[in-house]
Amino acid sequence: MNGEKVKVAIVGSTGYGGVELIRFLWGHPHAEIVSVISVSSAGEPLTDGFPHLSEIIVQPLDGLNPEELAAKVDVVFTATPSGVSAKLVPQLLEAGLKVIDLSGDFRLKDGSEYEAWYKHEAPAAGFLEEAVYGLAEIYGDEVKGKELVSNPGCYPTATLLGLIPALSAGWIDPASIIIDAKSGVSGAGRGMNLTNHYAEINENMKVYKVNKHQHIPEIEQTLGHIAGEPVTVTFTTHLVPMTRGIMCTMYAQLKGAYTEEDLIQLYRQYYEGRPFVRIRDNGKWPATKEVFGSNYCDIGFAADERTGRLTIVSVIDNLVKGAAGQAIQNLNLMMGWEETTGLKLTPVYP
Ligand SMILES: NC(=O)C1=CN([C@@H]2O[C@H](COP(=O)(O)OP(=O)(O)OC[C@H]3O[C@@H](n4cnc5c(N)ncnc54)[C@H](OP(=O)(O)O)[C@@H]3O)[C@@H](O)[C@H]2O)C=CC1
Ligand SMILES: CC(=O)N[C@@H](CCC(=O)OP(=O)(O)O)C(=O)O
Repeated sequence: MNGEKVKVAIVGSTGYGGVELIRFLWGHPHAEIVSVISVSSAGEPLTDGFPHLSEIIVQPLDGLNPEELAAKVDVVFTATPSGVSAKLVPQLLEAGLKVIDLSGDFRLKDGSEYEAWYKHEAPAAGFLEEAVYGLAEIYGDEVKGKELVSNPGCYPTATLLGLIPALSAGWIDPASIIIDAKSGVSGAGRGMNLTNHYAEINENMKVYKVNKHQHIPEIEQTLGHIAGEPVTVTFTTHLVPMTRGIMCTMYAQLKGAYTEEDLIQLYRQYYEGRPFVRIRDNGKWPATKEVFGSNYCDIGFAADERTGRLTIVSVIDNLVKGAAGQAIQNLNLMMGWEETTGLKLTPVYP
């Protein structure tokens, strides 16, 4: 144990996001996992359910007590369901802890909008304003020194990183955006339900939450901020038979005769110095396997002269850049460390 390391705890450590946080924190040179917390399995060894963590996490799961936690850690990751974070995070902040929340509870600035889409009571007044939206490549400078970072959603991360440079440059019509999004099953979390049952999802594709997905207002909020005017999008999600990965295929009307080469140059300039966004060469498309297990977001384009439409394809690993990896990136930014610390992993291949 190195006394200079920042001490961290994970609430929701028996979920997919929590376990993925352990993977990155275990190899992190400046952070030390002091407490792994479970409400349902407190006192039990984490390795009962996760033998792959044997001799990596040796302490039993702790129960959840914000005051006790504040006495032993500096930063808490809340990888908890929406509705749970809304109530828990204020308690952690009031106990003096810094928090990085992986749920959707602190992403929307308007509490009534949150309640309309999430169907839960919004966090108490003041906390939504206090939270910084941790889309690291866009708002990373605002994360440093903050007490509460709201980690972006998985689909919004892929979507926003794919659309923002073209929108920001005024090259696409904001009213024309359509997002066709696909996710692997781990995006739904570890809780079992019939939709995620092997027999239901294997060799099958399903569309879900059409025009009702809770990520629609999150995407529109940020695109509106970038465009300087309200933006509405058509966003359709699909469940596909794989474990990890998100692919967002996006369409928008171009406002000029821009070529693929123009777009590649624009995007490479926009993301210059941002290590986790990779822009494909002309004619090359990204695939989910090419980011599997890594914090990368890979983006490719085609500009269609015939229709005047731009196609953008953006891929991430939903559990890494879409959740735990970006949360570690935000920890690094919050603490003023090198952004890539603990995250320099190649995608898993094959
Ligand atoms: N899966 C993904 O790809 C992504 C998920 N997210 C978000 O991150 C959060 C975690 O997701 P994920 O790990 O997939 O979810 P899981 O369902 O896999 O895990 C959630 C964990 O939360 C804990 N939990 C449940 N109820 C409570 C409670 N009342 N108090 C404290 N802890 C509770 C449970 O642990 P225990 O019972 O042991 O306490 C459970 O293991 C969610 O808000 C999700 O929407 C965001 C981006 C991507
Ligand atoms: C495949 C699948 O079911 N994915 C989930 C992602 C949920 C999620 O990550 O929730 P928040 O980002 O809102 O916390 C969904 O589409 O609702």
